[in-house]
Amino acid sequence: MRKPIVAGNWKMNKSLAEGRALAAGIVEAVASYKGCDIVVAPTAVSLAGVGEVLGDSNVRLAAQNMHWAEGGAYTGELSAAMIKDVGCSWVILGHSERRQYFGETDEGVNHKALVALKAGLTPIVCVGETLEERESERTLQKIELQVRAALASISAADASRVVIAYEPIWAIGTGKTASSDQAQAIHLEIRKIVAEVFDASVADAMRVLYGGSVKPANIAELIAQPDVDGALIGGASLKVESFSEIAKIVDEYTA
Ligand SMILES: O=C(CO)COP(=O)(O)O
Repeated sequence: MRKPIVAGNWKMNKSLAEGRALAAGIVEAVASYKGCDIVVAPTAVSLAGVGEVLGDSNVRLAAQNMHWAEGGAYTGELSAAMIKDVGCSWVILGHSERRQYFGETDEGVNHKALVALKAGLTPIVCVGETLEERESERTLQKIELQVRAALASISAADASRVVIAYEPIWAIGTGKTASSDQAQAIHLEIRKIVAEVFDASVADAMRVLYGGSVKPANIAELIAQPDVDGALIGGASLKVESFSEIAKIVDEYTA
């Protein structure tokens, strides 16, 4: 059985002090949960400080992005070794906000995923369609393109360590969640694509998260879907209560 994941993407929120306080609250609230992987992704400048608070708890540290190069003249960027050095074991790649505002491409996301895997990091690769793409029935086309591109040149042995997050762009920060049926349908398609690229066993092992206005009120229905293996959470990850409540529901579901 796939171990579910509850991951919080803090985006560009929280000062160092606020992030450390949030992390401390989460560590305390989720200490007894063993059924799911719990991950938080603070801003780059708070990684080391939040990592210190997480210590050897059951909450893991993720970066929101990284660069594919080992080092050198890439102003403003961080390498895989650098994020590992401050305690990250996970990294979010290709979030739609990075694709939309910072020009990230499918090829770049693939390059980063290959480097992250080589460094021993767990990449969470984000894919998702715009409202316009959904309305013009191009959702599957878009998802297939993004998933195939993200997985290019990845070995079958490494592939099951990749996590895919399906985040419909129209559901991010809008309060509009994809219905659990809509999410399940796309997650199943993602698994079919993974089976085509690799094989059924990789598809069966790969964890596929849903993201987009996930809250304590809708997580139970989402996690009950057979192909939804957890959530990547934005807004609701910024408060101890809502994030730990989501983790509790997922943890209880797996018990
Ligand atoms: O983008 C997201 C997580 O990466 C989702 O954000 P919200 O949960 O705020 O909709």
